[in-house]
Formats: sequence, C-alpha cells, structure tokens
Amino acid sequence: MTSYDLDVAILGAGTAGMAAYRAAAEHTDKVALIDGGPLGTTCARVGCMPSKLLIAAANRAEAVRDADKFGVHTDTPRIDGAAVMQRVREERDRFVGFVIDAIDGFPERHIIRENARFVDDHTLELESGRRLTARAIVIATGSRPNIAGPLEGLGDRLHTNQDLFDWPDLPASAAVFGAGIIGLELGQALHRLGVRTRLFGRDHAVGPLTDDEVRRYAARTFEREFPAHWHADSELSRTDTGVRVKWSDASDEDAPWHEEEFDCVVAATGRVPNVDGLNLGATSLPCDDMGVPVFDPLSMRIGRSHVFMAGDAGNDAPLLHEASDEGRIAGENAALLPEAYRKSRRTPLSIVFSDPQIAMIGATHAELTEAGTNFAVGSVDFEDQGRARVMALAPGLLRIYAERDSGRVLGAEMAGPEAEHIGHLLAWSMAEGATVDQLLSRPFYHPTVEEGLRTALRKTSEALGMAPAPPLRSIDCGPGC
Ligand SMILES: Cc1cc2nc3c(=O)[nH]c(=O)nc-3n(C[C@H](O)[C@H](O)[C@H](O)COP(=O)(O)OP(=O)(O)OC[C@H]3O[C@@H](n4cnc5c(N)ncnc54)[C@H](O)[C@@H]3O)c2cc1C
Ligand SMILES: NC(=O)c1ccc[n+]([C@@H]2O[C@H](COP(=O)([O-])OP(=O)(O)OC[C@H]3O[C@@H](n4cnc5c(N)ncnc54)[C@H](O)[C@@H]3O)[C@@H](O)[C@H]2O)c1
Repeated sequence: MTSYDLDVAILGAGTAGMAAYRAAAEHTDKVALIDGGPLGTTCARVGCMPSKLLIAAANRAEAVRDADKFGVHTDTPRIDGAAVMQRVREERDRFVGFVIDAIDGFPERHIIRENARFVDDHTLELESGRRLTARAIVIATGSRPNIAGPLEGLGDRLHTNQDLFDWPDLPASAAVFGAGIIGLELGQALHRLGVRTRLFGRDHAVGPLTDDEVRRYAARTFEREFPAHWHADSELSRTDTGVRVKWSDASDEDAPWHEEEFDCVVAATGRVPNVDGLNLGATSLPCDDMGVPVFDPLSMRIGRSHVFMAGDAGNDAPLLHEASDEGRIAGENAALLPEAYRKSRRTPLSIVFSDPQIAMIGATHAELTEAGTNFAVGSVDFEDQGRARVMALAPGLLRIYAERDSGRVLGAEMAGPEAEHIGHLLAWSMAEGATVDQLLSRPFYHPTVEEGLRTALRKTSEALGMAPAPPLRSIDCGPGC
C-alpha cells in the first residue's frame, strides 16, 4: 500500500478550506491546511463584511435624506469619507481578527503558510520547493476579480473589492463596471455616500435576476436613484486626473456617445476561480472549458478521483454559506475515502443587499423555463403594500413560482422591501416542501411586509386554479394590506 505524508491536504484556508479542515481533522491527525496568502477569508477581509459595512453607512445617510418624507427636517447629511472608511476598516479588522484567532487555535503542525500546486495526482509542491504527498486533496482556493477588455491598463485608477475597503477616503467620483451583485451593492453605496457614480452593465443584467418582470422593475427603481446603463458599449482611457469613460447604448447602433471623467473605475465584472495556478494539467483531473475541475456538487468529488472541490474555486454557488457546506462535505469525504457520501444540499437562497434588496429563492425563473416545468406565477407589487408605505420603504415586486397540480412552491424572485427576510421565509418553507395552500394557512401579523407575501401567495393560488381571485383591496387584515 502506498504511504503518503498526509491523509488530507487542503489548499486554501478561506471559509471552505477551514470547514474542510475541521471536518477532516475529526477523522485524522495527518491533515494540513495550506495557504500562503493573507489569512482572514475573502468574506471577512474583502467581501461580505466590509461591503455590508459600507452599505450600512450609505443607508444611514439615505435615511437622513429620507426623513423629509415624514415631516422630519434635517440638514443634508455631511459625509465624512475618511470617517466612513475608518469604521469600515476597524469593524472589518475585528471580523478578520476572529478568523485569525480560529486559525491560531488549530494545531501549528497542521498549518502550512505557503501556496501549493500539483506535481502529479497525489504530489503537491510548495512555494519553497518542498514536496508533500497526500492520499486525498481538497481544492478550496477561492476566486479573484475578473479584469478584462477595456478595464485593463487603467493602472492605479482601477479598483476592485480587493483594495476598495482600504481606501483612506471616498473618491469624488467613480464609474462602476458590472451591474451584477457586487456592482449593484457597491455602486449604490458609493452613490449614497455622495460619490458621483455611474453604473455600466452588460446584457441588461440587474444582479442575479432572471425573471424579466422583476428585472425591469428593479432596473427602473435603481435608475430613479442613480445613473445606470444596463447594456452599455464603453471605451475607457486614462487622463492625468482620472479615467475618461465614453459610452453608448449597446442595444442601438445609432445611439449617441456620451463622455464623462471619473476619479476612478471600480470593476465588479465577475470573478475567476483560482485554479489556473494549480498546474492541474499535471494531473488526470477532468476540467471544463474554463479549466475548472468537473465535480459532483453533492459529494464535491472530482470524478472518481481522490480530489474534492469546495467554495468559490468550484464556481458553482459562490456564496458564503455554500462555501462552508461544501468545505464540510469535501473535508469529511476526503478523510473517509474510499467512501464519498453524497449529501443533500440546502434550498438555493441568495440575497443582494441593495435597496431595494434582491432575493433569489429556489429554482430561478430561467431554470424553470429552460427545464420546461409546468408552473404558475403569482406576484405582489409592494408599491401600495400597507407596511411598506407606512415605513416609506423602496417599492418592489415579488413573483412566486408554483408547480401546477401539486401547488408546491418551486422558487421566487424578488426586488423589494425586506427581501432578506421574505427570502428566508420562502426558502425555509420550500425546504419543507410546502405548498401555496399550506403557506396561506400560516399566521400573518398585521401590519407587516409579510402580508405582501400573502397577497403573492393568494395570486399564485388563483393562477394555479386552486382558489378564486383575491379581492382587489383585501379587508380581512385591515386597511392597506
Ligand atoms: C465584495 C464581495 C461581497 C460578498 N458578499 C457576500 C455576501 O454578502 N453574502 C454571501 O453569502 N457571500 C458573499 N460573497 C461571496 C463570499 O465571500 C464567497 O463565496 C466566500 O468567501 C468564498 O469562500 P472560499 O473559502 O471559497 O474562498 P476564500 O475565502 O477566498 O479562500 C480561498 C483561500 O485560498 C487561498 N489560496 C489561493 N490559491 C492558493 C494556493 N495555490 N494554495 C494554497 N492556498 C491558496 C487564498 O489565499 C485564500 O485564503 C461576497 C464576495 C465578494 C467578493
Ligand atoms: N450579497 C451577496 O451574497 C454577494 C455580494 C457580492 C458578491 N457575491 C458573490 O460574488 C460573486 C461575484 O459577484 P460579481 O458582481 O463580481 O459577479 P456577477 O457575475 O454577479 O456580475 C458580474 C456582471 O458584470 C458584467 N460584466 C462583465 N464584464 C463587463 C464589462 N466589461 N462591462 C460591464 N459589465 C460587465 C456581467 O455581465 C455581469 O452582469 C457573485 O456571483 C456572488 O456569488 C455575493
């Protein structure tokens, strides 16, 4: 029998890698967590947490501006960019500190502070040239910003999430490229913090939305707040003081070109899995067109091999809770080889912390349509929803998809108030296999935003042919619901 230096080698000490390490270490002491980069995880250092800190400051400024609507008059908020960024950094550093503390708690003999690459299927080479063999390997090397085309060559005027949260102060202006999740969150936050911001997207994408009705609704709502171009052709050039952006509407070849200069460009144009530096060509692992190993998302195993994927490196569901689940499955299976158990995964849920928030729950509209699923749609427009109006929340649209005949909820897309909470309610219900009727039998307190969810469920029930149309202005829960 071949003898290896390690039972399990884990490449990457991010969220996925740490979860893999914890799971593997339950079964073996011959385990190593290998990472030569800055520790602290993408989430805490340059992702989820600092972005939410920036958004929190931005939304506070917006709430002050909004106070007028309630007859509460304040001066225009004065944004102290240096103080905003200082809080972002200080709180970010606390979160990073918690992660470093966790890694410091792992036995020192298990931690290797160097990056690794494959020499062959079972052999890894560290940056120092040292080689290690491992019976099983977990690839949890994360992802990095994708910078391509016109964004290249902007030098120090180009920023990404990798450096933005270390800004000592806010810039006066920024062109944000990419209207995906990061672009929407950061673009709106910078605008609300007084930065002259313009958002440039592609292919009419608005975050992760695939339902055209919700997407168009969201686009209109964002456009009312800040300049956004959802399908733009652009040319960028550096100037002495910043970046000149020329753009036109890519849907219309006769559209005029516009020009504006910005202090900097923020690129939020997708992410690339960190697998290109792993020398996977030296292995027998099967890879897709992007060079990412092909794996089973239930066992995280690459083919019938002894190598597992976890987290953003696998480019499957690049979200924090998924990275953590994937790490746990991969780490346990790596330690238990030749067994590799397939674990069921959670109901898909993703949330964009823009305002209005966006939530994607279960199967997307595009997935259901592509699969030819027979489903009915019910929706609610939050423009006139009681609690949303009381609180003067951003308007929104929720569309629920339910399977015909069974009435089971299959998915939903939403851009609207409290989407992070409505999204959880729907995801948790879907995990229980709930039908529309079952959800309608749950309590709905008055006056809450959840009453809007009830309206959408009633409309879905009607669309399924399971109940009559709900009354135009339902009075069974008081006025305005
Ligand atoms: C701006 C932003 C905001 C986000 N906001 C949210 C959010 O609100 N909610 C949410 O759910 N998700 C969010 N995400 C996504 C979430 O942060 C990621 O899905 C998650 O952090 C991925 O974890 P990971 O372990 O796969 O990767 P990482 O945490 O990036 O860990 C990968 C590790 O691998 C190491 N590594 C790389 N190459 C090698 C090598 N050759 N050898 C050894 N080690 C290597 C790196 O140094 C790194 O430490 C956000 C992401 C970004 C960028
Ligand atoms: N709240 C959250 O959960 C959260 C927040 C941020 C990031 N994330 C994770 O990080 C991942 C990456 O986020 P992202 O926003 O970078 O990627 P994304 O894939 O969501 O969006 C990238 C967008 O950039 C566009 N694009 C590409 N090149 C462009 C160009 N040259 N000009 C204009 N637009 C261009 C693409 O068409 C796409 O719409 C997300 O998929 C998500 O999983 C999650």
